[in-house]
Amino acid sequence: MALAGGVRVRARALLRAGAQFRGPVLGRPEPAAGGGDGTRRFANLRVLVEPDPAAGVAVMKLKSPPVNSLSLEFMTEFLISLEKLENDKAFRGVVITSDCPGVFSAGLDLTELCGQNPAHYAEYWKAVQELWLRLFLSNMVLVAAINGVCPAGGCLMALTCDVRVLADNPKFVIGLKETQLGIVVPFWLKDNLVNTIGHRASEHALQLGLLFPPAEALQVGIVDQVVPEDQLQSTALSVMARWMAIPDHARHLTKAMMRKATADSLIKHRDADIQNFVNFISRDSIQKTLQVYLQKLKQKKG
Ligand SMILES: CCCCC/C=C/C(=O)SCCNC(=O)CCNC(=O)[C@H](O)C(C)(C)COP(=O)(O)OP(=O)(O)OC[C@H]1O[C@@H](n2cnc3c(N)ncnc32)[C@H](O)[C@@H]1OP(=O)(O)O
Repeated sequence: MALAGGVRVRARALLRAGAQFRGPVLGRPEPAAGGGDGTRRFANLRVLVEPDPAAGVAVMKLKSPPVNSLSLEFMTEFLISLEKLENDKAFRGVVITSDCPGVFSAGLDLTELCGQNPAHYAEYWKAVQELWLRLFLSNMVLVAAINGVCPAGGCLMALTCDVRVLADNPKFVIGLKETQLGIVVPFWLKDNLVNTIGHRASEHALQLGLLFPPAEALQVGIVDQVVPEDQLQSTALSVMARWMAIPDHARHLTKAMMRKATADSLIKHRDADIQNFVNFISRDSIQKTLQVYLQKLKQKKG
């Protein structure tokens, strides 16, 4: 699946503006600068990719400090990196994890949702849809190695993966907390959650905006494994090895079959979903709620 028009244009603009991969591009192996270890690390500004072509696996580290919020720039750079891996036959699996201590992703970037104009909201929501679709329909095996708090849009990214492994730290909660902020999850994210934990558990989780700590997250099934923090990366890689042992063609056709109806329901109603989001987010009451929330976050330290 190629990047959608708006995101592609933005990706080109970003690349023109200098968000180039700093290291060697995939398919042209060279030792990492200064490392001499034969790996092919590459990065744009906000995503670090550590490829292991011999294993067919790359680790994508989200590194958009302080909290990996899903800004337009972050999502665009993430999609560029993902597309590079998708287009390189050497790679069949990706582990997604965070380079920001204690935070997997804080979710949608609230500054993109506050005080902007309708055209901006439309562009932003299109990018969120694109991020979800590209991850959800990826041919590659995606394993989320969740090493930090994972609310709302962070959980959106994790839910698209084939497997979620969560580090066992009581601070590392995961879930769709949107109702707590007075906002409603889009239908396709609701469907993604229902497919993962079932209808009844989703009703509770979504209406109450629940954030699950590790033991509860495992019990409800929003994550597949909880492991000690120092074993997260090794567990994610061994889970990946198990999935990589399955013939790729059969596996990804099966994945596509399982996910098609859910993805199609968004693809068929993309424009209406954007319009719905723009109308919703532009409401004075929603703007006020989000602005107060963002202010509270900023004042936390003071
Ligand atoms: C309508 C359709 C909805 C679609 C579904 C998705 C919705 C969403 O994703 S809405 C966003 C939901 N996310 C959150 O509510 C998380 C908010 N953040 C936090 O709870 C915390 O920041 C944290 C637990 C993720 C991390 O805590 P901590 O390490 O203590 O860091 P700070 O709270 O001090 O934050 C540092 C810095 O980052 C700013 N920030 C935090 N989250 C966001 C965000 N989502 N968007 C933009 N900016 C964010 C925070 O304001 C601080 O900024 P400065 O004070 O300027 O440093």
